[in-house]
Amino acid sequence: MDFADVDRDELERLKLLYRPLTDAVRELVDATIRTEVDDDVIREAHTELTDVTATLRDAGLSGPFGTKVTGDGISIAWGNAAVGTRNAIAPPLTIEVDDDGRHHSTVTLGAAYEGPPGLVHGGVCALVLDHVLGMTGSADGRRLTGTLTLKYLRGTPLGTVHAEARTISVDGRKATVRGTLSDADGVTVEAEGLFITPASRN
Ligand SMILES: CCCCCCCCCCCC(=O)SCCNC(=O)CCNC(=O)[C@H](O)C(C)(C)COP(=O)(O)OP(=O)(O)OC[C@H]1O[C@@H](n2cnc3c(N)ncnc32)[C@H](O)[C@@H]1OP(=O)(O)O
Repeated sequence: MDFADVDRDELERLKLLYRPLTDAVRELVDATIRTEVDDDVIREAHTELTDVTATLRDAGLSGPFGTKVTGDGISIAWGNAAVGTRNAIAPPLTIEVDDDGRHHSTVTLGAAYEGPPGLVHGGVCALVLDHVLGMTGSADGRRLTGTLTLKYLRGTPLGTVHAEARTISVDGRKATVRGTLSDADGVTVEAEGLFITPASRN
């Protein structure tokens, strides 16, 4: 698809088209982890899913989705591991921005994000914080993660979590950002990152 031909209305139509598919795949992942149906039902589901996947592959990109720009200049990253509209692996995060620059996101992390029993995988905590801190540090232009330091204070229970971040300082291409991941009982992970605008585009 040539996204240069896509305007806002068409973009909304496409989101409404793809979101239910992605949500269904996300549900499928959860069901695959938690199902206790009989062996023959598993085999039947496998056959049906293989057929569905083949159908979707009838036409497709030769590589990852990347970032596309619509005719209206809107950047979309539908394959992004944290926020991608078409990525069932993405939780997905929705990030809100306050007037004072605080970025925050509340998201439910279910069985697919488990590390230690009942707890969110440490790498998933890092994914969430990297993205929320990265967006915060990119508020005045695109920056990539140079260094991300995490302090895991206690396990993060699976369920609803809240991430938030603020930019502490900006020094030219470099922005220092701090943030936290929390559950209902308080902070579980503290994060600090240095986000850098690449000298050359990468
Ligand atoms: C609106 C848009 C929304 C966009 C929204 C985007 C949200 C993104 C959220 C997700 C973010 C990601 O996951 S990003 C993906 C993970 N990160 C990456 O893949 C980045 C891989 N690394 C690189 O591309 C590069 O190494 C960079 C960009 C980090 C730095 O390369 P560079 O630009 O050539 O840096 P260079 O000139 O050598 O150094 C510049 C200054 O930074 C320092 N420096 C260089 N690298 C590092 C480093 N890793 N950690 C600390 N400091 C570093 C140097 O000492 C120097 O300090 P001084 O001498 O000036 O004092």
